[in-house]
Amino acid sequence: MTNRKPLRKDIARVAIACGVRMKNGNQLKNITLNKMEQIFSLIETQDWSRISRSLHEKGFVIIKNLFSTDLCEELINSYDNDTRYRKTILMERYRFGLGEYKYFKYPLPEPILALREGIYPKIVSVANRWMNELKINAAFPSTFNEMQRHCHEQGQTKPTVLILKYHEGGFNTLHQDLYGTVYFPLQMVIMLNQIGKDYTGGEFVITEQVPRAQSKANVLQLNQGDLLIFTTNFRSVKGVKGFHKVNMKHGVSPLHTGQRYALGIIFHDALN
Ligand SMILES: O=C(O)CCC(=O)C(=O)O
Ligand SMILES: [Fe+2]
Repeated sequence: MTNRKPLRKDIARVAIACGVRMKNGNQLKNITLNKMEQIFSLIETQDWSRISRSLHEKGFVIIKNLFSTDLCEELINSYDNDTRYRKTILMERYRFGLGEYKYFKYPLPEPILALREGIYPKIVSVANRWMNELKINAAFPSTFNEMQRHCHEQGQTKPTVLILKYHEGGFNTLHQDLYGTVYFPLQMVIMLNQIGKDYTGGEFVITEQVPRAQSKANVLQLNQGDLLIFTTNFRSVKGVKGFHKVNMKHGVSPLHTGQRYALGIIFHDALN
């Protein structure tokens, strides 16, 4: 790895390698290079074989420090700018927990777009391996844009990227984020503020339902800017009689103090 500043053509190459659709063919006009550039280079510098191994072994992995403090703060500061969002959900109303979240409208802010389009091709092989091992008749395409086209063909056209806000006592019950028959089995969360400073409690919880046994809980403390990639609904595990499906759910434990903000990035779109 070199420390030189990436050139425009390098960014184009990295973006294309990440499967990103460029505006005006391959021209980078109209794109805020700085934000896209940072995210694409960060994606490229990650150890994707370690990440894939962890997804296979545990169903989740943390990538530290992916978003800068400035970017996290910009997203938090835009929480009240309702022109960005298509829908607000009060979690208690649906008994999803206690807190609020907002679904973004298309077009997504560029750093989120870069993350969704840039990370998908890096992890699609994990999803496809699970489908093969579990003999599920599904094969995910190699780029995010093809996956999105598939969602749209099935009537799943609404963006599922969301920003969540919890106050003291807030929590998110264990769930799986499925929004229609088309789903991608991995999703991501970025923590936008700092545990231990901005809030206490509010840990991210992922449970794993071990067949014919009790569930196992993984409790994760993410720092501001950390990205968590995790399975949406299950992972494949090798047992004595071959591979079997292990169901997984995620949620957030109650906050003891403060306010917690997170950004949720789901790859499939929703019916409504
Ligand atoms: O607030 C969180 O960390 C969890 C959010 C969540 O459930 C999601 O993004 O799917
Ligand atoms: Fe969720």
